[in-house]
Amino acid sequence: MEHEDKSESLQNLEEFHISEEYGFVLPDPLTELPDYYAPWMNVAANLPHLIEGHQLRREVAKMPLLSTRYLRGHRQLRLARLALGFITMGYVWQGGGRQTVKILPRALAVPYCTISELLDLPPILVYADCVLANWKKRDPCGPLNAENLDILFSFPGGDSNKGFFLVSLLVEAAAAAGIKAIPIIVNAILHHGLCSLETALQDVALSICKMREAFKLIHEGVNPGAFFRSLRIYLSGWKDNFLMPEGLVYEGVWDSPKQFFGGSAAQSSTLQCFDVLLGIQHSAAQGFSAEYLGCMRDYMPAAHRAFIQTLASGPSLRQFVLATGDAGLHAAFNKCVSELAALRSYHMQIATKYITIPAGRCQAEQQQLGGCVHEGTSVLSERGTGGTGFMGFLKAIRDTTRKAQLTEQ
Ligand SMILES: C[C@@H](C(=O)Nc1ccc(Cl)cc1)[C@H]1[C@@H]2C[C@H](n3cnc4cc(F)c(F)cc43)C[C@@H]21
Repeated sequence: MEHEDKSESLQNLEEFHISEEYGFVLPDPLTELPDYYAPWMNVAANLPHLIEGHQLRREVAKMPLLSTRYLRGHRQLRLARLALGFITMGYVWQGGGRQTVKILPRALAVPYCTISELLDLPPILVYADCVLANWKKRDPCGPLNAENLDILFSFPGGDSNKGFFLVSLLVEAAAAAGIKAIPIIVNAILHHGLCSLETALQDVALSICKMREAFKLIHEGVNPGAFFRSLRIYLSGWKDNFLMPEGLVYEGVWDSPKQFFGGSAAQSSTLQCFDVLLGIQHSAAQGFSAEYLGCMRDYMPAAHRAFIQTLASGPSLRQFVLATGDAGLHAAFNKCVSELAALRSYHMQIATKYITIPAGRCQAEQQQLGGCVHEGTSVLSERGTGGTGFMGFLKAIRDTTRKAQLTEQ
């Protein structure tokens, strides 16, 4: 019965803030806040200009300490968090990682931590901010496609910002059809609906295939140099980062410095939820991948974290398919696994083009010229969208995915 109750609750995706059309993407994010918050929105909207003009520090010093009490509802909180998150990353990394700041001024730190507490998210920019809530349609009645989308905020790095965040968004949107099939799958297991289960698994496999199609848009949308030298720095965190060994002091909030991981694809609920559905467990054996993936769940919206946990505590799809001995189900399950492994292999190819190769060039420059501070500037070079560590992480989860194929009886 325990499984029954928990899994029944999966029937209503709405309660997990998951939409049938958009999956984990925040549908129709707000683009404006009450005028009272203009000091935040004006700085966030001009971040590249202020950073390149070395004016950000001065602008932040002028910023009044605003109250969060005039923020109404989930979408206003998400937009306020998005704006403060971009300003915070810009403020910490404005020197491109050369000279970092150790203290986040109270005018930023106090409201940012208050809002983060309300949303149960860490006070640092996460995937759910800069991908899931950082978009708008040009034509509100138009489709969710690259031509009709734009981002709300950017770092220095030009159009590659838009390419990187929107390609991630389109991959997440392609996952929606697969996520929508999950309650059907759980229901079919509980009621032995073998036919509906096979159809739902085919929907999941097709959705993962479409995610890989969407991912291919990154080649035209993102320049490797701009990503590696600029955007990647601004997504860096202050945990396990030799540039900020203590972390960051959140003035007016905590007396001691705090450490938080930088933005990473591992913060994508989609990336983690298909593993859980297919019973793919990343053991601690592959170094940090299992523990790191676990940590990253705390960097996801609470409702999405709850969905993944509820799914993980439900009946095992893998065991059910094995127990039926049904060849059609067996094939449909293995198709999902092979599509996920192919997506992970593709992710490795992208990381090679956008991280490993530019990092190699950077090191070569380092030998000739006066160093490129970017190498290893942050947890990104270990775990986030970063260097060799990140590649090892992706390879580990890809290899574990491959092993999850059901072998012939
Ligand atoms: C473009 C890339 C990126 O790293 N985006 C990013 C990173 C950090 C931040 Cl802060 C913002 C954006 C990657 C896209 C595809 C996304 N994806 C979602 N579900 C996945 C399942 C998989 F199996 C898989 F391989 C990739 C999967 C992850 C990001």
